[in-house]
Amino acid sequence: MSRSTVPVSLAELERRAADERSEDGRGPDALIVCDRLVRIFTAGGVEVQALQGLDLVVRTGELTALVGASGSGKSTLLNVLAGLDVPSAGTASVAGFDLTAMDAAARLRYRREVVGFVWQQAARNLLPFLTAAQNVALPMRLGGGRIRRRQWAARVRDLLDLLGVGHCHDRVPHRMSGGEQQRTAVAVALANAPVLLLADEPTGELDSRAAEEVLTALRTVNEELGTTVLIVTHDAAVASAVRRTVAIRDGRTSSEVLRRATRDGKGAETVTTQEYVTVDRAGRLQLPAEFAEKLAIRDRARLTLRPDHIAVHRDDAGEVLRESAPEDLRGAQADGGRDSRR
Ligand SMILES: Nc1ncnc2c1ncn2[C@@H]1O[C@H](COP(=O)(O)OP(=O)(O)OP(=O)(O)O)[C@@H](O)[C@H]1O
Repeated sequence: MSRSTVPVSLAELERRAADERSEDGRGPDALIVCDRLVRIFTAGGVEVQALQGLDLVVRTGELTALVGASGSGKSTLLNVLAGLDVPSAGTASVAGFDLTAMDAAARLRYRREVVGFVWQQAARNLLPFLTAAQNVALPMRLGGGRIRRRQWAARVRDLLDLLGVGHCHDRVPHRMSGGEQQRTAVAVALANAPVLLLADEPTGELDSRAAEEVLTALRTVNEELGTTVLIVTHDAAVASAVRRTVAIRDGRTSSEVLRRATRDGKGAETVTTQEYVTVDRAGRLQLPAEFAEKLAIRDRARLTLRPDHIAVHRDDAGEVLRESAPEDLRGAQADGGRDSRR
């Protein structure tokens, strides 16, 4: 069997990859761009690195779930993206707003106009003494004229209808179910037509039926209004119902799952699921632990470039040098190892 080798060095490939991942390489549709984001908390003289160089790009119009173990940094990231917290290092921007360099006025404008937020606790999202309609109208009143006054009432009604809670228009929160409260909270978050909706465990306190309704509401917002939606969740049903699920581990993005729907000639839909590791701007990727363990890959790996993929091999240089005759070694190099063995 003949295998093709491409006559370029690994250093040259690294240089070309770095060029391609330059600033422009993000593309104009990149809404959220986080580069090597770091957030360090100091509590009682002890430092906690909640984010440890996190990279993330989310494109306009995506519906993405963010998953990860407790303490992995999901809420910290969401707070930074919401403009509620400031990173210690690295860069983060949303819709061109630099989240590391906004003054107080710009931060307020960003929180009112660019981003909407839904918390897990319904009580945190709604004022208890206002009706659903009054809760949704409140951000418009505070929004500095972004939505014209004469449009407020119609917009309130349209949002509540879109989210399936039009019947709650005149009800105060304690006369609504938990699911109705959360869907009203989504309407509140959308009042000033933000480009990005962030939701931190929006189904965390709901039974499975109410959770499904909230998820449907978030999908409707994404599909019908075109709002980019990022949901932090522990709920496997939520994570598997969106097209992109990004996993965070130890304050960094580690892997992601993409789901693609295709239709055959008769209109039947098939969803294919593919798991990816994240490649950061410097070209670093993390091998999944189970893959590395299976092949006993520890300190280093050998790469070979194929026409349509890169193969990662266990470091067998020591064994080859011990066991191979010079002719065998030359054979091994001709077999694809030349570029990466130094
Ligand atoms: N204000 C804070 N002060 C000190 N440490 C904090 C603070 N906020 C978060 N941390 C720490 O940062 C780390 C990440 O916390 P974060 O809340 O972002 O994780 P998470 O993935 O959202 O967890 P969970 O799923 O349990 O909500 C944790 O170790 C947490 O204890």
